[in-house]
Amino acid sequence: MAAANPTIAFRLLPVPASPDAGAHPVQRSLDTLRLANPGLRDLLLSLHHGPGELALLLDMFCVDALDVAAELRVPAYFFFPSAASNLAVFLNLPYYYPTVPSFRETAKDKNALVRCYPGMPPIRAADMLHMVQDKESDAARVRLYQFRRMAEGRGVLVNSFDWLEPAALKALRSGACVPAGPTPAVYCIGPLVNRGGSHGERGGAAEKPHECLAWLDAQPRRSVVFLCFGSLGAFSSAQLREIARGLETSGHRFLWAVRSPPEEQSQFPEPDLERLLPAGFLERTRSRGMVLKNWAPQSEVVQHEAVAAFVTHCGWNSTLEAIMSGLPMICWPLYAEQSMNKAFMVEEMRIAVEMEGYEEFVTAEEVEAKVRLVMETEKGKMLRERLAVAKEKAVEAINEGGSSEAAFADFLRDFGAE
Ligand SMILES: O=c1ccn([C@@H]2O[C@H](COP(=O)(O)OP(=O)(O)O[C@H]3O[C@H](CO)[C@@H](O)[C@H](O)[C@H]3O)[C@@H](O)[C@H]2O)c(=O)[nH]1
Repeated sequence: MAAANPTIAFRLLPVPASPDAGAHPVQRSLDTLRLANPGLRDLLLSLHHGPGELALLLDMFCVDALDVAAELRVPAYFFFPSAASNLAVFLNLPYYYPTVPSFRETAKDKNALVRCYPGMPPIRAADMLHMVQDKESDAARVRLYQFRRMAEGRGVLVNSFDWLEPAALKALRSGACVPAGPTPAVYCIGPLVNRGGSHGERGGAAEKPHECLAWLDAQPRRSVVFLCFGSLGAFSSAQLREIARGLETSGHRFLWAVRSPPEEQSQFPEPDLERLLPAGFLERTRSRGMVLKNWAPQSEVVQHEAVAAFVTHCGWNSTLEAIMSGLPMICWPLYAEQSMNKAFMVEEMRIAVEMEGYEEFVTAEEVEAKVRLVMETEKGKMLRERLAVAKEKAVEAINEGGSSEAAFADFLRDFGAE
């Protein structure tokens, strides 16, 4: 990485081991990162700089580095790698939380709704970030601490673009999310996505294009459904068989990245497809389907003209990659903030439909129905048209004079680099 980016210097800060090995993992991350503060302080002091030449851009788990920034009077910003809508929810949560019972209680009623942030229609309680659903939990306490501190930053750079999330940005920029204020400045500078080659296996850039790209070259334009579930997404063997049946009965072409079920991963890091998928499935679908083990060269696949739809876990990078390719999505959220992303993608951004049953078990009939909906129906056509507009707006945003380019220039001006 350092070799590919000669203008970037990487310095590793000494980090002592976290003091409380029994604490919640997020608490441990925050504690450990706080222990890096003296090293960060020394590093910043060693950098000889004039006014406006130095700023801290922090990962959202490095909230306690704000103390070093305050002491040395260095402006501190956060980079937020998910949707602005989630930022609005998170910054507002410390204020909203005391006024409601825990979401877990509310979510016992499947249809219960909770407000996300001021001015926004409610979403299902069950779709809220799982870690904060139980108010009394250690996880919720540490996340609330983190969100409260994030609001102390001077600004937040968000990997999104203005056109996509007007309601959240209005709420954030009006100050409604952090009523005790001030709200940090919000700069939407995205989509920042990998548009280059990523072929080969995860972690290594092989010279030769991945075999699935040659396979895609041989498929008709806009005919293939792509299924891929991020860095970690994995299903039970029963769910894998159900997906396979749904794909088979849909009759559509598909490219599917499959992992071993979670409980098998240490024993079988490479999935045994013959055993996991229905008997004869691979043979029967050979002419119109391809199953990959573990990893797909996703950034290239989504840009390929043979691909027509994307079944995704709603990781934000995957979502942005799909938008940049004008690709309609079928949401199958799995963990983290993905079900919140799903809610915003379906209801607010209108760039996706949802796979019903994703919280527990999705039937083959549902897989077939959603694939057909996107590939064959008027609703699918409208979704495709919406994505064509979203792609155009995303490209416009990062091009010269676009909103994201302007936001980045504003950020540089704000801390005095320009
Ligand atoms: O087979 C694969 C799987 C993934 N990818 C790439 O890996 C990235 C995956 O990123 P993302 O879609 O954001 O998923 P996660 O890795 O699961 O991301 C974590 O980080 C995201 C950003 O904060 C959150 O939105 C997610 O919920 C969280 O799980 C993307 O660039 C994909 O193109 C591949 O190239 N091939």
